[in-house]
Amino acid sequence: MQIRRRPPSPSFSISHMRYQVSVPGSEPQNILEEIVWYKETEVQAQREKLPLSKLKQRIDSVAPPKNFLQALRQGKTQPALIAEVKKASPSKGIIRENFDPVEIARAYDRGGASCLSVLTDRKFFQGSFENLAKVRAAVDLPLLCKEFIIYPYQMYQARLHGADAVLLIAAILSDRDLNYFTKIIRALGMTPLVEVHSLEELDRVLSLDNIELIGINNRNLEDFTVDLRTTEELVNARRSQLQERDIVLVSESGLHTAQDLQFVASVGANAVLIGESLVKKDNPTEAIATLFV
Ligand SMILES: O=C(O)c1ccccc1NCC(=O)[C@H](O)[C@H](O)COP(=O)(O)O
Repeated sequence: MQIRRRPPSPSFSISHMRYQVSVPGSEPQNILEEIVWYKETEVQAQREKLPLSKLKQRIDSVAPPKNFLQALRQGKTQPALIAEVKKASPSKGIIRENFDPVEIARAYDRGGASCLSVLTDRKFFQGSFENLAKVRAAVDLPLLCKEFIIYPYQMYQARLHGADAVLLIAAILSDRDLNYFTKIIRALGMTPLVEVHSLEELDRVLSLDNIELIGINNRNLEDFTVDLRTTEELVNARRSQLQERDIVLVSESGLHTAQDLQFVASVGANAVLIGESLVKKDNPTEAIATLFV
């Protein structure tokens, strides 16, 4: 998938009036582009409020990160569970009305999740960095910051609010940024989880050094279709490389039943990332039990 950065929109003035020109391609072509284009302005505004130099100083007083990768390798369940704290999504709208991130996180902890994922995007997922900090204060599990990372600033924000791991989406980052961002995440003591959806993206990620954790998203973010065979196809295509490098593989999205989990585990997933099917249940602890029978 080709995700473009926002093209500059030229403007011109006639008699003191300023006109914006709408050029072809100046509208986002899919949801990921829309999110990334909005993120550019959102992060710029955040940087103006709290410059990176000040943000970095604040991190010094934050407790050190927990070992996200080790928690997955040791897995409390088979496959290990990363349970997601998410109120809404572009594909599903509001998933849970009475959304209390701390209550949900504690329910996941009781149910046997090895790690948690917390949505921090406000506009499209109704998440926040405040939610991440609240969950951090309430549970001891390693936490993934689920964001649309396009600037280093956001990784420092993640650490400041208690993240132990940060999601990097290969479709929205160049090879150079992927390489640089994984280094920043590690320098901050966290674990990068690099997400792919196609074989081309998987090959880009496998060409990086030190990749230990890869997520295969079963959801096509262009049309929102979900196909668990995405995990199967990509693992089968690069099984020997993945095994030789001892990479932990996470199957993400669209997992609803015990059979779904057994299927992705049988094709090679070491862990699963599950949001909707747990969040929407009144009792997420019980919902986990029904998935791991
Ligand atoms: O889910 C969406 O609508 C979506 C849209 C655009 C970018 C990302 C999106 N989802 C993020 C995820 O990958 C899921 O939150 C995660 O894998 C959990 O999926 P699920 O179990 O299906 O809620």
